[in-house]
Amino acid sequence: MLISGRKLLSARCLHLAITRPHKVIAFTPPLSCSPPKKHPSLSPSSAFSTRSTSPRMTLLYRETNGKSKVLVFGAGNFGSCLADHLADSSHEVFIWSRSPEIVQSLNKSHRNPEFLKEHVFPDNLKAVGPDFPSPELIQAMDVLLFAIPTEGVRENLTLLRPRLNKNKLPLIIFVNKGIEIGTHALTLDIICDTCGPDIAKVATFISGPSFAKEIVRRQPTSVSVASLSDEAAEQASELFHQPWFRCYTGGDPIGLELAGALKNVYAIAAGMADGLGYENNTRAMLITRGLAEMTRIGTAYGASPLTFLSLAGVGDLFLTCSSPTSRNYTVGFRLGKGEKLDHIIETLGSVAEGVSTAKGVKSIIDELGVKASIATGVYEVLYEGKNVEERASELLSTPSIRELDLPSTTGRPAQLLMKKLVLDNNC
Ligand SMILES: NC(=O)C1=CN([C@@H]2O[C@H](COP(=O)(O)OP(=O)(O)OC[C@H]3O[C@@H](n4cnc5c(N)ncnc54)[C@H](O)[C@@H]3O)[C@@H](O)[C@H]2O)C=CC1
Ligand SMILES: O=C(CO)COP(=O)(O)O
Repeated sequence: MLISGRKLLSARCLHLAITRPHKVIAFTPPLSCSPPKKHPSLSPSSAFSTRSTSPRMTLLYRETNGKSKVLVFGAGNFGSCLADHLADSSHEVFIWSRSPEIVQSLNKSHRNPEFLKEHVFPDNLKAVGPDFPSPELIQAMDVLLFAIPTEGVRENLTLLRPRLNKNKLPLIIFVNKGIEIGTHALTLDIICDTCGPDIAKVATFISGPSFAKEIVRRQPTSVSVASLSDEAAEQASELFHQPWFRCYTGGDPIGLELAGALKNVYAIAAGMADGLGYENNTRAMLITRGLAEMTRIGTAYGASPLTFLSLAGVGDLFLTCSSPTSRNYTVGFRLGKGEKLDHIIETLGSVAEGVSTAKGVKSIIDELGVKASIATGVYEVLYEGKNVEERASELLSTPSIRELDLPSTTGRPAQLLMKKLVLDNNC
């Protein structure tokens, strides 16, 4: 049993102890008037071990005495915050940025000059770049974590593929929440196209209510972790799980991805409503009807309806629809206040994936023949120049319908994707 070196149950701090089969980790939340607390003495998540995932596929990890070597791609808000979290959990963490200024600043002053500017990153976080990481560095890693917007995933995986050692695959994790614009592809599909089905089958996805700026302040946060490989999901969960960053595993990466992408579109809708001056009842209506729509679209696609009740589903929907910390909510709010989309995007300073995702969602809705009036309304405001206020009035004037209905369609897109991965539907 390992117990944190920090004092348990001191009068000053509230402590939450989480018991796992072989260890107890003590959690000291940040004190309200102090700078963010680091937890250097906490034991890291348990070691990766070499395990087989299926008769056809073996994930190989190095035994590293509880420490994993992790390379994070993308030093924006979320990549930086997750690199911070993993480095603070005693893993050996590298972060790649295309920006020489960010690389230099992280290495010299442990600060990111563009994102999470107030935060001091741990000394054991090493930044690399601006060139794409070398095959040597990539092949020395146990884990590759992609924290770049969906539009950049294909390009980066294309660069990654020839640099991987097929005989020693790392755990590959994705945290982006979006749908690719031109193809309407989920990331699972992009991985299959660029790296092949064997890598896609063990790719792992993390999603859930998790604002970067709260994670670096150790605000207790929980996420969903899903993969077609239970083992990969468990290993990713082991890597990240801490009392202030709790992980829940699942086996529906398609549902998890759709939930993460769709909630951004509804967050834009919720922001628009607030920007127009509507109040709490309206936001609750949008969140609930948005959840019904998300579940309908996801089920028609072939995801499990239950996934939309998860942290990645209603959890993240609730978070992003109700906070100005959300960039997607902010885009909607500013549209509701009458600002132009181009100007909002230019001045936002960070990605709002819901804007591009609204396009892909519209195509998916049309293809599946699913009724999704809120998502359609957001698309029309963003891309057809419809007036926000008029579109909201139109939505409010639609006739009453049955409250809950799941589509009877068969989930063809997911079936096609599974076929591409050469899996049957029981996988
Ligand atoms: N910020 C947050 O709280 C959360 C963000 N996410 C998701 O994580 C993903 C990344 O978001 P953030 O880090 O917040 O965005 P961000 O806008 O703060 O940073 C994005 C980073 O990716 C880099 N990037 C963009 N395109 C790239 C490309 N083609 N190749 C290499 N690097 C590229 C940018 O230079 C920047 O450093 C998004 O899909 C977002 O939805 C998920 C959970 C929470
Ligand atoms: O996904 C997020 C939190 O879970 C971040 O939301 P935004 O991208 O809208 O800021």
